Amino acid sequence: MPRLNRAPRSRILVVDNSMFFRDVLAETLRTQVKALAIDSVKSRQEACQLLQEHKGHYLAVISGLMLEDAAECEMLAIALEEQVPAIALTSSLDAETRQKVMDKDVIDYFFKDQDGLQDVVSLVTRLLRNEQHKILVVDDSPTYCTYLKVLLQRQHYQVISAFTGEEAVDMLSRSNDISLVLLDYQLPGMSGYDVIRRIRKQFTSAQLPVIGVSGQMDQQIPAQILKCGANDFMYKGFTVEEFYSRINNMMDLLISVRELQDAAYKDFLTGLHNRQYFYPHANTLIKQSDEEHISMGLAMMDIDHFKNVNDTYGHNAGDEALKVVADQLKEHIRSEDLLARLGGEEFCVIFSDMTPDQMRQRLETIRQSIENTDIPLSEQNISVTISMGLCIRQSEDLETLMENADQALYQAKASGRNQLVQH
Ligand SMILES: Nc1nc2c(ncn2[C@@H]2O[C@H](COP(=O)(O)OP(=O)(O)OP(=O)(O)O)[C@@H](O)[C@H]2O)c(=O)[nH]1
Repeated sequence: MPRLNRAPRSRILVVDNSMFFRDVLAETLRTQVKALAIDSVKSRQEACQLLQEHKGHYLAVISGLMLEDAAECEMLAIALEEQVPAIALTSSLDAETRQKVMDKDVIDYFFKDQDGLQDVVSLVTRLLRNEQHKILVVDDSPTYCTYLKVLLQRQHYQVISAFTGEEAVDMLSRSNDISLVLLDYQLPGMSGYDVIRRIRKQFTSAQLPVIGVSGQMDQQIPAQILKCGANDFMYKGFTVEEFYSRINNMMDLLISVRELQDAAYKDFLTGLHNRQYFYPHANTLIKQSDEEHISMGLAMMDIDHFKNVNDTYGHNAGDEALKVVADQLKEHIRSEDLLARLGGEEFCVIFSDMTPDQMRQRLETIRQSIENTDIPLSEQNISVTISMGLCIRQSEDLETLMENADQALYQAKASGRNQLVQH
């Protein structure tokens, strides 16, 4: 997931002349979106003061259409001028008012009722989430790219653009943090169809969704784009509401798939990868190590006398110990190495591109840090130790590597525990 390179926007400004509605909305946001500070005021004047005071820190302004000291929809326009996305609140919405609201480039509008409240909370949660996602816009028209970029940035997405298919394919091959591609099918050089086919060789539709876009109202185009592997399609004449709905629906789907994958591949207690994740990825690393002549080592690690921890302090204390050990492992093992809890109190790590000395030093640091870390229990603090068996790979397959590391671990246990033995 891409890292933010700026401070996250951490405030929401609610502006409405109904104190009751304002309070209910502010309280709902405070309890359901804990990461945000909520400011709630009744007038344009107070809102403007806060916008200046916390310039650059508002994620959105949520405003009623009518305020005592402002013309209809004026607060929405002010938010836009301040480059803060605006969300409109209304009691009723006829076609004329809807148009006035949409003309202020709001990101959405909601009714002032129970459903509306929940919809606002969902949108705010989504805006926070969007900051973590990067969208690639591919279109040969710089004007159109800029238009899409502005719409997406208003929803706090990170946006990058490419003007040709070749450029898009190159960007995708170099970065692994793009969440969605918006692709014009008509491009100079490599066509949109070819771009989608290339993308699908590298990513499944669940890994990297593509929304095809066309300026031509030809009915054949959507079918062809979808058949090539795009997840969705829209004509360029879309309304802003349609655009946001399609993008957000696709992102919701992507995130649900990622959450399911995470749940399937992560150990619930420690947050480390589990066996299901470990084995295929370990085999990939071995293949890569052979092809690219990268050094590799595998270590099995096992908490000492763990049964005693459970028997003496209880199963919950045992769980706490597992979490503390896992946290130490996470802290000292690089993200490019493969770390997993294989089951019970047994962990495994595969180091790549490190010398045997560096692997031993890293494991020794982990051993010492675990020995010296307190596990806070309700009555007292305890600590545990860990034994380790390391096998530096020559040409062994995964099974043999693990057996060798296990034998070394067995020796570490037999020689008094709390130590590292190399096979
Ligand atoms: N609390 C807790 N205990 C677990 C979990 N998974 C396995 N265990 C316990 O881990 C203990 C493992 O004990 P043993 O395999 O006998 O080994 P040990 O006591 O660590 O002894 P040595 O490995 O020889 O140092 C058993 O008591 C299991 O019940 C878990 O998720 N939580």
